[in-house]
Amino acid sequence: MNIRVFDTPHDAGIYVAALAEQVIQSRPDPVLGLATGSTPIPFYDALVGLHRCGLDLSHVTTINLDEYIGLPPTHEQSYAHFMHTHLFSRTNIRSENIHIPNGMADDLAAECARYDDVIRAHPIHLQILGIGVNGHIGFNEPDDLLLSKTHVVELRPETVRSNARFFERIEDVPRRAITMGVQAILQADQIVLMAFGPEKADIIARAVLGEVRTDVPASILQLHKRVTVVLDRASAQGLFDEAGRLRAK
Ligand SMILES: N[C@@H]1[C@@H](O)[C@H](O)[C@@H](COP(=O)(O)O)O[C@@H]1O
Repeated sequence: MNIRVFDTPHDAGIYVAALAEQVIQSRPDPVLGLATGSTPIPFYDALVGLHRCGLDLSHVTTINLDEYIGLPPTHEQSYAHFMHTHLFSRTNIRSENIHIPNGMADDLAAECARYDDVIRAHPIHLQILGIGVNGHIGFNEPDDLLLSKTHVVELRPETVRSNARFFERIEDVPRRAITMGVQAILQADQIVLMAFGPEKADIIARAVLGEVRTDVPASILQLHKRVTVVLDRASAQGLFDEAGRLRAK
């Protein structure tokens, strides 16, 4: 794993946007795997900045990791709404090239199968990931098993608590979500895992330096050949030894 530690999330976002720009400019059919949460916002802002300076995104396909079940795209906390607010409405990404799981589908099993077809048709060149405080990637929660395909997941109590900051009341946080499985994530050509702030320091150390374990889902990224972990100093704390050297393998 490559580790990059920045002074600020803003600086980190510019770095990740430059990685995305390389992919976008070097391919006729670039596919970006995208994440939600507060962490990737500086990346989206920087990508929008590049677009305003002339970077064309009309040929980019986007595939989002996950969506809450039961929130319509018009709901402010739906991931569809998040993506439109932070990226899609601010660039020339075409609506027909945008893919997000439909958390309102009547037949959720069919929706998961449909989403796997979308992923199969559009292999991901660059996958952006955040990390939950419990190590989840997308909504692949810590468990005895990690599921390879897109699936419906019951959110863990710590995830509901952590995501409650975006809702008025904790009771309003959906308890279920659709998430891409770990196979699609690991099949991406390149992965960028982003994390900022001291509350992510412990889980980053376990994901990067610890054993590969299904109860730390992000640790499975150690098995991928081309992962860059993009941190700020606070989230990187656990990766340094007493002499201030990166302990990372
Ligand atoms: N499903 C998303 C994850 O993809 C994201 O990584 C996580 C962390 O969020 P934040 O970046 O706000 O800490 O939040 C949600 O649970």
